[in-house]
Amino acid sequence: MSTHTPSPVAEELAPEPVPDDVVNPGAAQIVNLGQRRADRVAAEQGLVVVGDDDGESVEAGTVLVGTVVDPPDPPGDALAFLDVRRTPVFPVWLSDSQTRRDAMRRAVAAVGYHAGVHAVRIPVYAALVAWYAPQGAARLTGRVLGWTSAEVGNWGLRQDAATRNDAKTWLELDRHRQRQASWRWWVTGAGVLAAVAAVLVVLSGVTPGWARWLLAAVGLVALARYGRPVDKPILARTVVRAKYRKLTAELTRKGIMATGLVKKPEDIVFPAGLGEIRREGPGYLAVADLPDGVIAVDVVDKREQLAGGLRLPLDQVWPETMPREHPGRLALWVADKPVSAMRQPAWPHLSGGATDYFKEFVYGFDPRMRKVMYRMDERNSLFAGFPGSGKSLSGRVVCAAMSLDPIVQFAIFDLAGRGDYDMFEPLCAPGLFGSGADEDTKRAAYRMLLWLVKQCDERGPIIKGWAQQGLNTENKLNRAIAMRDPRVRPIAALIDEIQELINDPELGKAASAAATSVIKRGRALGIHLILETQRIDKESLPKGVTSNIALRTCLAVPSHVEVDLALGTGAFRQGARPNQFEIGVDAGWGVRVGMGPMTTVRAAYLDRRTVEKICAKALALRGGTREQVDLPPARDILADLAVIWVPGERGQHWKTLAPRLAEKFPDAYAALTAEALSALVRALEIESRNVKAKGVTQRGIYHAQIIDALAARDRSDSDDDAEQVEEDR
Ligand SMILES: Nc1ncnc2c1ncn2[C@@H]1O[C@H](COP(=O)(O)OP(=O)(O)OP(=O)(O)O)[C@@H](O)[C@H]1O
Repeated sequence: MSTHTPSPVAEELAPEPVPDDVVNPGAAQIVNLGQRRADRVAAEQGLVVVGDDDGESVEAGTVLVGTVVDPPDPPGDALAFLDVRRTPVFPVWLSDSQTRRDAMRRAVAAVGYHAGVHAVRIPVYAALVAWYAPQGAARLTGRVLGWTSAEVGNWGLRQDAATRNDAKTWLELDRHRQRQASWRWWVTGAGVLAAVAAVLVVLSGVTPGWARWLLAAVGLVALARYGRPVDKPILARTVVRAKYRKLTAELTRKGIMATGLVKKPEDIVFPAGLGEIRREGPGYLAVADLPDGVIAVDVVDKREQLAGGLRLPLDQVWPETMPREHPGRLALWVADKPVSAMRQPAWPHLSGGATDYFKEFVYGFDPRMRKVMYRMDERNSLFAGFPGSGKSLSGRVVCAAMSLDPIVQFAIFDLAGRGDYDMFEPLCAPGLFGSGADEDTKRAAYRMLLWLVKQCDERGPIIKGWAQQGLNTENKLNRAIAMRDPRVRPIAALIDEIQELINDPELGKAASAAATSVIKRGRALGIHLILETQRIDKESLPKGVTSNIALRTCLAVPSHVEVDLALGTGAFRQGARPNQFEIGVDAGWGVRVGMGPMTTVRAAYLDRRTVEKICAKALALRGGTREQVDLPPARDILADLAVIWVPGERGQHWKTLAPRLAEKFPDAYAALTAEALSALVRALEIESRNVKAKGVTQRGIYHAQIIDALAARDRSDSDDDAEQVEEDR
């Protein structure tokens, strides 16, 4: 122990004395190397290693932050499986008369076809039988002799023994052959005798003539069959079995993997209860859950790669999203043959029976050949698609169905003038049918829209009156009211190539405003407007018109832009792919929204003659007469402006003039907007000007402009009259 007294500074710097009883400097320390290493690593990571003696540290227990994420499963309904009904009690062909009739028709057609094919070829068959039957007889004789003499097989072995100079074996084999042949000759002899006896019986008078011919024919055919080469059948092949790929889990995974969206095949799961791959219509259906991050729309988008992976034509592969299921669930339907080559079932309404404006009817069939329904009440329709995509024929199916409800009135304008709707003319009141690409037809179509606006005005109070009398619980047209009151019969109004009217410089704006008004107000009043267009852009399909149409069908279009314009923004994202339809091949195919889930559907194919027959029947249902309607008179906008002009006003805004016109002439101008009025006047080559009225400057017209234009028109009319008089002289 040291004895010197330390200086105060040295005392401060000196390490604190360690009590002897804590550390024994002489004792060797045992170092836990593993602990040291762990401490060093922890120190490098900035962690503090605490010893057992650190009073500040506490042991980390289970820390719960927030609520429990996975709550315990709710008790499941153990008996839920009792409510699942997948297979109908009776097969569909037994319970559904339409399917039964269809199956019968197909069976009769098939029998007729095969019988016809073979009947025509009977001379060829006879020649082939005559050629092969002797060969068959020679072959049969050779075989019987070969067996009887026991040479078959034995001869080859004997030859072998002879080649080897093995006389003993040769003799042994020959003895064996003789032993076999000795009893076989008896069998063959007996057989020949029996055959000769049979032939004598057949040739004798005991056997009727027809049986003789039949047995001779059967015998010859049997010999010919025996004598023909294996690869040369006598009967023509009439059944070529459809080649289809049976969809299996492995194949489904292979197809989906080909899209490049999924990394591991085992990530594609077939959900229990839904996932068994099964027959569905003329094809197979697989329902698969895609891995996290992949949704069914992604697969729909990669339909081509999917079809490539399945080694099938595109037309046979129909991936779909599943409405009301999670977005990662894919329904993959694979047809037995390309859908464009499949025959649609017959349109059920052809086989008689009336339709009902207020109920569903069959519009067409989906790729799985299931019926797709359509409904008119409280809706309007839009058919958009490129030329040749099948719009007119699709709209025609709707009109044909409605013609079978005798209380439905028609108003039809075909602005292409191709005559697709000519057969409906007798069902339309005078003035409510037009077909042509000329100005007069457009004017008549516009007038029809004005008539519909007027109908909207008049029908509201009538329907309300009937509803108050207990014919409906709401102020909407129903069948009871329509049957009771002829003034409110349902109207199916159609304009084909509506873009011709909407883009018209004179009538466009006014027609668009009138159509919007009818679409918005007419639904509940029994007015269903069907618009068809081949130009799909913002100008031809103004938002006011389309956004209020519930039932929209988009047929073949070039890109997703048209899909969203026709079906509504977001339709493409949700899996609508009418841009994949090929014009011509896929004519009539479309994607429909607005009634149940989004559906891919092809309208029933009704050719011109069929529709003509339906229309003839429809006219008979309506008593063979055309109704008369009270159309609004054709108006002269300049004269009408002069009538409503307030004396003393130098000029006036369009905004003020439009409601004045609507008030004075509601039949013609009820739906007129300031913009539409301006367009109507400008189309007469009269300028729209800045007009100051009541201290505000806005676009409008001066009174002097109207007076001048009327005077100029009068002058030109009188000049025309003078010229006419001159010509007549
Ligand atoms: N549902 C259908 N099933 C089978 N073929 C159809 C169907 N719809 C249309 N087609 C075929 O497509 C052709 C064109 O149809 P449609 O005249 O209706 O087309 P569109 O789109 O109206 O053409 P455009 O704009 O030129 O008038 C028809 O002549 C017909 O051969």
